[in-house]
Amino acid sequence: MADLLTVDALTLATAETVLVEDLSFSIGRGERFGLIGESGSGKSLTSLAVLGLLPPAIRATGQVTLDGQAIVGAPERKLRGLRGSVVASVFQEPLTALDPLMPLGRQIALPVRRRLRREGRDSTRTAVRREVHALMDQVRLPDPQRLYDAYPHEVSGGQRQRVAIAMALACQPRLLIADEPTTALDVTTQVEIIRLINTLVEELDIALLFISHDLAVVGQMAERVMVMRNGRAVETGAMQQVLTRPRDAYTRALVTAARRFDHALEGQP
Ligand SMILES: Nc1ncnc2c1ncn2[C@@H]1O[C@H](COP(=O)(O)OP(=O)(O)OP(=O)(O)O)[C@@H](O)[C@H]1O
Repeated sequence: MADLLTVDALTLATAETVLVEDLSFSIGRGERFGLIGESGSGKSLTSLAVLGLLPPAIRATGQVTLDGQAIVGAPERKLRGLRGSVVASVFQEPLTALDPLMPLGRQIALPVRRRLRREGRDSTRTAVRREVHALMDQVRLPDPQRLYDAYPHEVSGGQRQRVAIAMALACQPRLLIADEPTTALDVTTQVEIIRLINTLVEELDIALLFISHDLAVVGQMAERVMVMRNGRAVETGAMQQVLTRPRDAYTRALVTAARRFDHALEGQP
C-alpha cells in the first residue's frame, strides 16, 4: 500500500532566503516518525507545508502527497477538507489552539459536529455531547462533567493539551502532527502527555509526525527519525540505529549531548 505521506524534494523559500531545501521523506500508515533538529532548522515550516498552512511569504516547490492528494499548490477549499479529515495537529502551546472565551466541551464539540455531519450521522446536541464525553474519556480528562463547562484558564496546562488532543482526534485523522506538544509543560506532565499520545496513536492506528528539538523525547515516540539542520536533512533512519550508531557528525553531537544530560539528571559523571 502507498505511504500515507510522501514529501519529495520539498524546498521552502522567501523572496530572499531558502529556509528548507530539497527535503524528502515518507510516513507509512500507522507509522510513528520523528523530526528532530535545533531551533530554526525548519521542522515547523515542514509540518506547516504538510498541513498546507505556510505563511503567504513562503513559497513551496517539490511535492507533498497526503493520502494520495497533492498538497503543494492545492486550493484552500481542498486543503481545509483534508485538515478536517485526514490530518490534524497539536502544537506547543495549547492556549493558541483554544478560544479563551468558550467552554472546553463546546470547543471539542465543533470538530465532532462537523465530522458527524460529514458522515451523515446524528448530529443533534445529545449525540454530539455523547461523543465529546467519549473523547474526554479517551484523553483521560478527569471529571468531564465539570470540565465540559470550564474555560481554558480554569484548567492546568496538561489538561489544556489533553483538550487540544481531543479536538485533533475528533476528526478521526489518519495522521497526527504533534509539534513540540510537551515543551511548554513540566517534566511530570510531559511524560504523561507522551504516554497518552503513544497510547492513542497505537489504539487508533494513526500515523504520527512528532517534532521536537529533544532527542530523548523523540526517542520515546518515533520508530524512524529524520535529523534536520539548517533546513536540510542530515540523517534519516530507524530510531534505534540513529540513537546507537549515528552516521552524521551533527547527529553524533546530539546523541552525546542527550546522554550527558541524562547522566547529569541521574547524578553520574
Ligand atoms: N514567516 C516566515 N518568514 C520568513 N522566515 C521564516 C518564517 N517562519 C519561519 N522562518 C524562518 O525559517 C527557519 C525555520 O523555521 P522553523 O520555525 O521551521 O524552525 P524550527 O526548526 O521549527 O525551530 P523551533 O524549534 O524554534 O520552532 C528559521 O530561520 C525561521 O526564522
